[in-house]
Amino acid sequence: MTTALKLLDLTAGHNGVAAVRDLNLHVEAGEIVALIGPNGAGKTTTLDTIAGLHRPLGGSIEVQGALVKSTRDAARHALSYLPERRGLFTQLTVRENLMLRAKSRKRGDALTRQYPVLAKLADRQSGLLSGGEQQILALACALASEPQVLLIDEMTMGLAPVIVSELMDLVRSTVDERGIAVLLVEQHVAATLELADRAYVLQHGRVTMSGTSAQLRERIDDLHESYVPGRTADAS
Ligand SMILES: Nc1ncnc2c1ncn2[C@@H]1O[C@H](COP(=O)(O)OP(=O)(O)OP(=O)(O)O)[C@@H](O)[C@H]1O
Repeated sequence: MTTALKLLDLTAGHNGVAAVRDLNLHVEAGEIVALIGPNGAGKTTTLDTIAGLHRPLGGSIEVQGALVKSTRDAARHALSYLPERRGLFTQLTVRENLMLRAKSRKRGDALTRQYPVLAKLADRQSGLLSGGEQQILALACALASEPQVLLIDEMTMGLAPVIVSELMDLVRSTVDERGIAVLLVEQHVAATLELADRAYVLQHGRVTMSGTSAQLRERIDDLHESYVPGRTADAS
């Protein structure tokens, strides 16, 4: 089976300065993989670069076995990105936001009905939704283009625990139903390791630990140490 997303020695950064160095990472279809690590570790830079917002400084990105070089590459169309700043058109209604991202108008209506929370709010301006409702809409919009690889940045930031678990359930059920690959960045380490199948710990732009969520939960003390500035966990 072809790997859904593969980073090979990816170096990425801003204005020619590397924030992430020689990153090797893969996500298989049907898998949720988390990128965790302290502030400034390079997590968002990695997602932005995969999504084509920055040109890699080195290395390569493969989607479904195809090398992605420019934003116009067909392989990039298999990707969808849910950025930290939700990316909604706040003046438009819930339905209009979904229809804009859906492959067809008909599909947009069907999508609205697919999410019970959103169906009730279909005609409401999305800027008037609560933070949690906006995030569910943003996730639904990211899925509306029927991606094979979904990138999610800080989906649960600032949200109540009940919404966090609703969003995480939605990601898991979508992955199980559609077999898409998800790479997500999260701050809630324990909750993330419950959701993800595997995780990579990024610190100062390099992977310092990686493994299945079960393996990383067993090393939770090392993991917490890696969040303390100036300390580096052993690579594995
Ligand atoms: N637009 C930018 N221009 C210059 N440097 C940037 C820019 N955005 C981020 N950086 C720097 O790149 C490094 C990695 O930042 P990045 O946002 O990727 O980290 P992060 O792991 O996502 O952090 P956080 O958890 O705080 O969001 C940091 O040193 C940051 O200051």
